[in-house]
Amino acid sequence: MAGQIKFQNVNYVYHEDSPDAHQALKDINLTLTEGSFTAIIGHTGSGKSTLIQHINALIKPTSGEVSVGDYVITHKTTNKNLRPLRQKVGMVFQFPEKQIFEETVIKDIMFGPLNYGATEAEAKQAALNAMDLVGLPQQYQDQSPIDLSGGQMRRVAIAGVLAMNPSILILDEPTAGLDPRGHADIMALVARLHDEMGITIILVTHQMDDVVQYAEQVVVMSHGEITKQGSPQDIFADLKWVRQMQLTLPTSAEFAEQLKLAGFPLPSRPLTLTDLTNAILTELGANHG
Ligand SMILES: Nc1ncnc2c1ncn2[C@@H]1O[C@H](COP(=O)(O)OP(=O)(O)OP(=O)(O)O)[C@@H](O)[C@H]1O
Repeated sequence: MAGQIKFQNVNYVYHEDSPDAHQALKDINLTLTEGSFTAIIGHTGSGKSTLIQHINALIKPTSGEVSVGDYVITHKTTNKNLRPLRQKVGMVFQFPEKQIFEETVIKDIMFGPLNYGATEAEAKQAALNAMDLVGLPQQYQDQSPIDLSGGQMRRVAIAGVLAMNPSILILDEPTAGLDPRGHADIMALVARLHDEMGITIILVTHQMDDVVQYAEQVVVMSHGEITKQGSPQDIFADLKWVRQMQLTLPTSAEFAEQLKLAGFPLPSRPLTLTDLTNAILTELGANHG
């Protein structure tokens, strides 16, 4: 059932009918083909999380429709028939500890399959396979997930999703808070799930080097709208100074020099990756908000 993901004229308003109503998505039209790897970028508050949560119907459009294969989600969709969709669309949230509920690693990973009607033996087999896929040694199975490192905890969260055998995987900043090695390991895992298993990947990220390295398609969001869309090569084509830096030297003096040449006001503190991200987004026309 996986198939392509399609947003057609999707609007989403938080707290509709209240004085606090806020339109977070505006007339979104977007098609993601089966097996593709898409990065979604944009300043904080631009609507990235709201957008991705439509794909497994955690959020339903205020108007317009989202289809995933032949599954159609509109404002009328009820929670009744969502199981096949939720099984096929796995979501890994930014903070894995929010996604981990059970007292041991194996129980946590078995939770999804059990919830979807697998027997204990089937769920255990699915969980062990998933641990294998994400590179979690089996001796971790009886450990408490919250005692693991940030990187290992993320593997548990990803394994929990993979145990459901999804064909679409949505990752909302899956490496936030990890050190460079943990970051590289998780991104290598995501790339493998895409390349070797053909899983459709949708990655929300602030890491522009990951966009360039892994994504086939980039969606730039600003103020609830998609402002640019294309291959990383096309999207970043004009950002010669970024390409020269190969997006790897966010704190170097050379990077600061490039930013200065490109006309960005430089802070007096050392530059960070966030400066790089913001500079790129600003140059792509994704204004704050
Ligand atoms: N539950 C909510 N109630 C009201 N407004 C919300 C809610 N969640 C998000 N918003 C608003 O909707 C807009 C889009 O938020 P969203 O979380 O989708 O952005 P984002 O691009 O994912 O941001 P970030 O990078 O910080 O995760 C923002 O203006 C945000 O303040």
